[in-house]
Amino acid sequence: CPNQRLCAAGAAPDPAEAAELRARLRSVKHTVLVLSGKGGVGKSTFSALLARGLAARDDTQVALLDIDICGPSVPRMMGLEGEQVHQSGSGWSPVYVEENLGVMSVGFLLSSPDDAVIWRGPKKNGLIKQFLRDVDWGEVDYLIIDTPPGTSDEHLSIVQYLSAAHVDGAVIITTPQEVSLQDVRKEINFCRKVKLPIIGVVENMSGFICPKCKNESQIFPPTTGGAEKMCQNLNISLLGKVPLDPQIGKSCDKGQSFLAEVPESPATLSYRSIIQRIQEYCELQHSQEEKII
Ligand SMILES: Nc1ncnc2c1ncn2[C@@H]1O[C@H](COP(=O)(O)OP(=O)(O)OP(=O)(O)O)[C@@H](O)[C@H]1O
Ligand code: SF4
Repeated sequence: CPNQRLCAAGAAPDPAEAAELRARLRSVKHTVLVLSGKGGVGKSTFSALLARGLAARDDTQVALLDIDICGPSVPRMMGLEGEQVHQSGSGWSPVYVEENLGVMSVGFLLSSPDDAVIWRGPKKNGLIKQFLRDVDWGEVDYLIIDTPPGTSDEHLSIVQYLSAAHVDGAVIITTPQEVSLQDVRKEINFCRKVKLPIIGVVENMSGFICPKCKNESQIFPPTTGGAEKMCQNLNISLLGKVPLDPQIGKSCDKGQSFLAEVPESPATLSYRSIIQRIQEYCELQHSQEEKII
């Protein structure tokens, strides 16, 4: 049933709304949600670098949507702090980092980056719907959606609204500690309940490789086997492990691309391999769908 995901999310389909969203998102080839069980594990950093990594190819058009409504950090990470959203005849225009990389965030609607967004569920859900329905991305190859941590109202809303469109799946970010993995298991259950495919898990802050002697130290030693063991047990792909690298925070705080600034670091190499796996997953899905059609 085309409404399977919507029903699983416990929402009654509104055909007019679904048609509007479907029409808007028809120009998007692949949609990837970035989720995490806990806050602070590097989900927004991953979303920003995934978008930048995909957009490194000039022939790939990328959109990054930040629906972390209460803590939008994407504008700073993309070097777009202070930018405002512009309205055009065809909807809201994204803010462009490069010609082939557009961004939309609640941060662009605030008068100062220090403003607090204290909204209840319905208002947040309304804004998410508006972002999905009203932003004119144009033709894009990848829409990356950075979500808030956990499994809140916003997650249900986005799954509900996106049921009108095609979603390739979710990438779940964790750190190696059991406290983070515990919440990831909840996130995986959520995805399974709402029938959202899981592309795979990324273990971030996974050890530290000394820049001098290349020795690897476990800063957060995994007590239960880390993400690798969890993925084996739950039959989910581990897309890769990204080591701790202080330069990631420095580049993101300056709004620059860590991948371009430090191209040979172990963290960059790991990012590149993860991005390639996500691309391969999405392309495979697309080719399988084409065969069915
Ligand atoms: N591999 C890494 N090595 C070092 N620092 C990292 C790494 N990944 C992320 N960070 C840093 O960790 C901090 C938290 O990252 P980020 O804001 O992306 O987390 P988050 O999961 O999106 O948090 P929240 O959802 O609570 O906003 C940032 O300062 C970021 O620069
Ligand atoms: S890992 Fe080796 S080179 Fe790096 S700080 Fe420690 S002792 Fe020095």
